[in-house]
Amino acid sequence: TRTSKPKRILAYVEKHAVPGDAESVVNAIDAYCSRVEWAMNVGSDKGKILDRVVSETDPDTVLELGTYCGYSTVRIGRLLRPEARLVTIEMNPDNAKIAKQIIALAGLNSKIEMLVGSSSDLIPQLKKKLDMKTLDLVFLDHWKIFYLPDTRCLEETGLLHKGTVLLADNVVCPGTPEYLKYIRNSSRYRSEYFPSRLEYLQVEDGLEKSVFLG
Ligand SMILES: O=C(NC/C=C/[C@H]1OC[C@H](O)[C@@H]1O)c1cc([N+](=O)[O-])cc(O)c1O
Ligand SMILES: [Mg+2]
Repeated sequence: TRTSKPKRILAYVEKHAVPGDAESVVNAIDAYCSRVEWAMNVGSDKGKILDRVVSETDPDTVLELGTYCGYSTVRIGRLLRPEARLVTIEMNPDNAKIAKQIIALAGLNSKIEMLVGSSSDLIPQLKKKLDMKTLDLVFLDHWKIFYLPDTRCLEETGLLHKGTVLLADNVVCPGTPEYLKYIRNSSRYRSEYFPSRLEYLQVEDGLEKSVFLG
């Protein structure tokens, strides 16, 4: 069958990355997407900000919304302690299949669990399904219109604790106006904007870090 962009990314990673070396998987995807074809990975500029927030938070439990090919899943997973857990939710089964292989190649299966389905369906199940007490870090990178409803759902299902960090990609491009308006005006969060560039391009974009205050 015809290839897809995620399949071409996987093929490049299989050829150029070192199995078990998560860093080489990240670098291979960046090399492919900067030289051959653009893809909506968070990329290396915003990725360095993501790295810093993950390291400073040093989370035991992480939720990622929007796996795509698993670039940020691997980028986050490579920084987690062995006993930490990352759950990533992807609604597109074809992308999930590719991401699973990329995560396995990075040697991160023991820390990462992928759920295939819609975030609004799966978030309410997280508490019992994965015995998730609460989340230390949430990385929002799925459909931009879902950032706000999913954040409200995380609040209502008791998955956030005092100090939980929400990190949102693309708050400038493609933009998440409703989410930004809510989170920046809510007394329940302390937010900070990290300016950067859209992946592999010279367009302005950035990450919004919001700490839940309980
Ligand atoms: O739509 C974006 N992300 C959401 C993708 C959502 C779904 O599309 C494919 C995958 O199944 C995922 O669940 C996006 C778009 C751009 N962009 O420049 O268009 C840049 C980014 O970093 C993005 O995360
Ligand atoms: Mg993104």
